[in-house]
Amino acid sequence: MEKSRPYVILSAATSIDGKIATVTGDSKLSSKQDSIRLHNLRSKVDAIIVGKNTVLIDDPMLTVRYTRGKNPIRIILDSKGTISKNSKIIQTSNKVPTIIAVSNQISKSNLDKLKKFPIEIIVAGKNSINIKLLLRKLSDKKIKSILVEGGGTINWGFIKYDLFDELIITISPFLIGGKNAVSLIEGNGFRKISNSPNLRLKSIKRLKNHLVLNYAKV
Ligand SMILES: NC(=O)c1ccc[n+]([C@@H]2O[C@H](COP(=O)([O-])OP(=O)(O)OC[C@H]3O[C@@H](n4cnc5c(N)ncnc54)[C@H](O)[C@@H]3O)[C@@H](O)[C@H]2O)c1
Ligand SMILES: Nc1nc(=O)c(N)c(NC[C@H](O)[C@H](O)[C@H](O)COP(=O)(O)O)[nH]1
Repeated sequence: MEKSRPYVILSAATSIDGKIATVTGDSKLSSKQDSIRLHNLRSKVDAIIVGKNTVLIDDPMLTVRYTRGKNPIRIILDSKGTISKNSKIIQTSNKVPTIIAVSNQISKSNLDKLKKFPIEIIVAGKNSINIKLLLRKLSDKKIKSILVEGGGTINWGFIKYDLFDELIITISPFLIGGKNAVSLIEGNGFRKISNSPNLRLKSIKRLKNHLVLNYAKV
């Protein structure tokens, strides 16, 4: 692991066929028991990262609610700063530390809108977010561990540049299908199996009909 970046865990719940949401964006795949496990993990990391579409579609809180523990810093990758002021993330930014990562693509008016809220804005990248640069900036802020909670586009951003250490995937007992449903990893994907990072299966946990797989990079 490079010293210049925090420890990165990629986390998601998939259907048996590897989708993280249906074509309409319906994504509730975890059971209550699995959500408790997830919230426990949230309480152990310094920050959570999600992509702009996940905020738009799920309107998540990204807090620790199903167990006791501290809330991690919430970080949204939102190049143009288009997050809605009515989103739960913005509405609770006075209670839970929140960072919006933007790029140089952000307009002055969007930047001014964001500045009205008690959030930190980090500029990292020319067009989309330069994840490597962002991780370096987060490391400078003493953020040592990050849980990346999707979606598929963000996941590819981390995997493409080999910017992760662990993968925790819950396989949920559902079949989704559909070529336009969101997969665990979107983007262009690797052209050859040999391009894939090598992963070691660290543990398997069965939560009734859900399977939690924990892989680490070799
Ligand atoms: N089941 C699960 O575990 C799970 C987890 C998270 C999200 N989801 C689902 O996934 C769907 C959203 O996934 P998605 O792939 O459409 O979007 P996403 O949440 O990954 O957001 C992608 C967007 O982030 C922005 N972005 C900025 N910099 C980027 C960079 N360097 N790399 C990539 N993106 C960058 C871009 O605007 C891009 O379109 C939703 O339906 C959500 O419900 C499911
Ligand atoms: N592990 C996991 N299982 C799921 O079934 C699911 N939909 C997500 N999705 C991750 C994404 O980041 C979501 O938006 C938040 O899990 C919702 O977060 P809140 O409960 O609002 O805090 N993650």
